[in-house]
Amino acid sequence: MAATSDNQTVPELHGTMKPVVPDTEHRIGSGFPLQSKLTRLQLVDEEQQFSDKLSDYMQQRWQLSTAGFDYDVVAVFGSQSTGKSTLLNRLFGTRFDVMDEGQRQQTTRGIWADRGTDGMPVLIMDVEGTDGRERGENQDFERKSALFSLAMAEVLLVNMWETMVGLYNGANMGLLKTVMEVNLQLFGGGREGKTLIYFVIRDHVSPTPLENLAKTLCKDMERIWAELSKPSGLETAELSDYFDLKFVSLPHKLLQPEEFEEAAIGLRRQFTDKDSKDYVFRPAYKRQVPADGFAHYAQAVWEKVVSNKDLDLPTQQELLAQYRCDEIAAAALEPFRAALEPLRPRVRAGEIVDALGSVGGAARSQAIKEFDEQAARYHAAVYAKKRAAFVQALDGELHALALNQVKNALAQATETFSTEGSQVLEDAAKNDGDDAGKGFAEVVGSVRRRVRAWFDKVVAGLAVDEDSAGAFAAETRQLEAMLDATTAKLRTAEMERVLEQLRRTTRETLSEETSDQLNSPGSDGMWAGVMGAFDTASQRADEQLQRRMERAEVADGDTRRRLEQRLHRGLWEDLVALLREEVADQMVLLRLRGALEDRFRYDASGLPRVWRPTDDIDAHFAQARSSAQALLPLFSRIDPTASRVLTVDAYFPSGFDPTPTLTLISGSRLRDLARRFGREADALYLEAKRALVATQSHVPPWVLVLLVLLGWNEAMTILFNPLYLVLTALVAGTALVLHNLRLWGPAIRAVSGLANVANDHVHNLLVEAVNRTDPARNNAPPLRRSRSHQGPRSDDIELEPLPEGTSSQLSLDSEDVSSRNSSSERLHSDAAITSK
Ligand SMILES: Nc1nc2c(ncn2[C@@H]2O[C@H](COP(=O)(O)OP(=O)(O)OP(=O)(O)O)[C@@H](O)[C@H]2O)c(=O)[nH]1
Repeated sequence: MAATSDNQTVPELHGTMKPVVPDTEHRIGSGFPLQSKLTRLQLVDEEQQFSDKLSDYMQQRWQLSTAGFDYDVVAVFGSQSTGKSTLLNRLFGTRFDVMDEGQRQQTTRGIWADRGTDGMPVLIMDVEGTDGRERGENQDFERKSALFSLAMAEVLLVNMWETMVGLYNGANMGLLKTVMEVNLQLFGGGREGKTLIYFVIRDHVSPTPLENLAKTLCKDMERIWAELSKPSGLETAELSDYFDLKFVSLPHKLLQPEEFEEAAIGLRRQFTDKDSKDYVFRPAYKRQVPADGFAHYAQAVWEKVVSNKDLDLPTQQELLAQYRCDEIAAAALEPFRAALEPLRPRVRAGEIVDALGSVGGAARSQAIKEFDEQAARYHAAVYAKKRAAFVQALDGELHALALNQVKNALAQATETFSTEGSQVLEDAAKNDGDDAGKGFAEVVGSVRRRVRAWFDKVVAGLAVDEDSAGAFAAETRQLEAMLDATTAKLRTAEMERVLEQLRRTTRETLSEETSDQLNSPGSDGMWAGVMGAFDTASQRADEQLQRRMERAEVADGDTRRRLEQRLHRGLWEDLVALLREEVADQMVLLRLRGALEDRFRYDASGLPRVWRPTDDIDAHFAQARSSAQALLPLFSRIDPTASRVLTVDAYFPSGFDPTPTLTLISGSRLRDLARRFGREADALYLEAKRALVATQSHVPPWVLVLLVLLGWNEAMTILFNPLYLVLTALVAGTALVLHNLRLWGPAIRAVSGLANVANDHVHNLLVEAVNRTDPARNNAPPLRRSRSHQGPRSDDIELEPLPEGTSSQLSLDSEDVSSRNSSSERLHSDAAITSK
């Protein structure tokens, strides 16, 4: 149990406390005020018991409990007998026990606490020195007390001789490392405030400047920070995220007492003078524990520290085992990683590497074997712990890779199921008719089983030992969920296909039916017929849909109803689309024309009419046209009243109103169609009229005359030969023009003149020919040419008499003579004709 002692009273604590030389002076050195009374409290005794008096001390002795957050906490850490208590007493006026110079033995046992003198709102903790002879190898308490100090203090004074700087154990670096590591694990995540680690280098007598000493210590601190194992999430944390480092050196207390005291005063100012730039109690270091809760907080922290197993650190043997096991593990890890290295990129690329399990398993076994061979000879507990950690590390790497592969398999399995499932369903759907979709459950179930078996095989191939079984249970559940989702998708797709198929077959049936009905529009029940056909088709499609839903295992009532309603709406829309095609402009006009012709061209008994002059064409036409036009409004709007299915509740999905779809032909289109039909009807009317006129007309007289004059064959020759016909037309045309213009006289005269000229010309040609060919006429006067060239009239032409002896000269032969005579006669005769 901790105890306190008043001034001049030596506390008896657990019988281990040696007699001390208390500071009996109330002022030390250059006048630091010391506490007038001993107010110190042994916060934690040597048996690690926490004092139950802290709360009282906070309230009564130290009067800090009302300070709120306006108080600070300082602790000291360092090897035994390095002047820690002396330093604290100098800085804060406390009266912690100081070692008797003559005895050289441990003074401070456990952790002591006191408040700074002179109203300083500072709580100071004097901590048992490390590396004490009394505790030997047992470092348990020093670790716990150091960790407690680190957790509680805003400023941790790390006290050491100058000669210790650069030493690992001497400077307590190993202990600091352990303490910082555990501190990070215990308080790292949610910790508030940093800690100032203030290195106080005692007996600084060497010429080495403080900066150099500080650099060495900084390096050591960075190194131990890098080496300590950080908890998950804090791997990248920096030393500076948690600690600030500060350094000061003090002269030798015994050799340079005055300098020592002066330096101590300067250092004290850093703890008291808030205006000093070196003031150490900065807001960043505050622990944010209100003073009235400090006692409770300190006890809780101590309990946490005491119960922490990580502080149960080992002996040298254990340390060696730890060190060697780590080395062995690192060496064994390398070939393990090398074996897996070629597989990593393949797995990352999404490949299912069959050999991953076997290669990984073999590499794992080999690594464990190597580890066991070398590490088993070291401290058994450490070896077991390190082995477990090593195996965990191996399994961690293997598992990460295997998980990657399992995820690849998961994706592939889902994809395969989706693709193959769709394909087999599509193939099954090609089997139209009642058997279609019969095997949805079997087909999808079989693909699913196949995919699941493949996935299980991939997972099983990754197992490295018995413990691996069930390692990917979560992924297997995920696969099942994805297969369920895909099955639902396939079912949806299947039902979409069914709806489409039912609509297609129904459309085909309705197409013919509606066309027939609209082709006989006159009958009263055209829409009743259409609606009847629609009802029948809809009911048949409904029955088929029910069957297909059963086969596809659509169990949910809402889903079934939604599918039915969608089918109904689709069928209705298809009907409307069909009817709209049927009432396209040309179709309507064709139907109206058909109706008109039926009524106009055919009589009541269906025989074609032959119009006679006595028939009242106009009346017939007007009647037929008006009855045909009356069909237009009938075509323009669907009359659904005859349908039974449309009256069924919730036949259509909610929100769908078929009323707007009833109108097939808009008003403007209707007017346009009426206008166009009117024009077509007029053409029909004119045609009929012409037919009537044709029956009344006769063969023109001139045709009869032509037939008489030319005879039937010639007349036909002229009529059917284009050349003759054109020539005849020209002649007839010319004659008509001359006749109309009364130019027959001048025309005859002109033709006569032309004939004379032609006659003259021919005559002259003949004369020249005779003169040239008859040598007997060389001496005879030539036949005179017609004078027509000189312009006299043709009847002035006369022949020259033949000269004498011409007859002897004409005795060539009778043929020649006769020829000549005949020529001469012909000439005379021609001349005579011409003169006439
Ligand atoms: N050389 C030297 N001796 C000092 C100095 N400060 C204190 N001492 C002496 O060192 C001895 C130990 O002083 P303590 O203050 O009891 O040291 P401690 O570190 O508190 O000792 P424990 O509480 O036992 O760990 C005393 O005899 C002091 O007089 C110093 O700066 N230099």
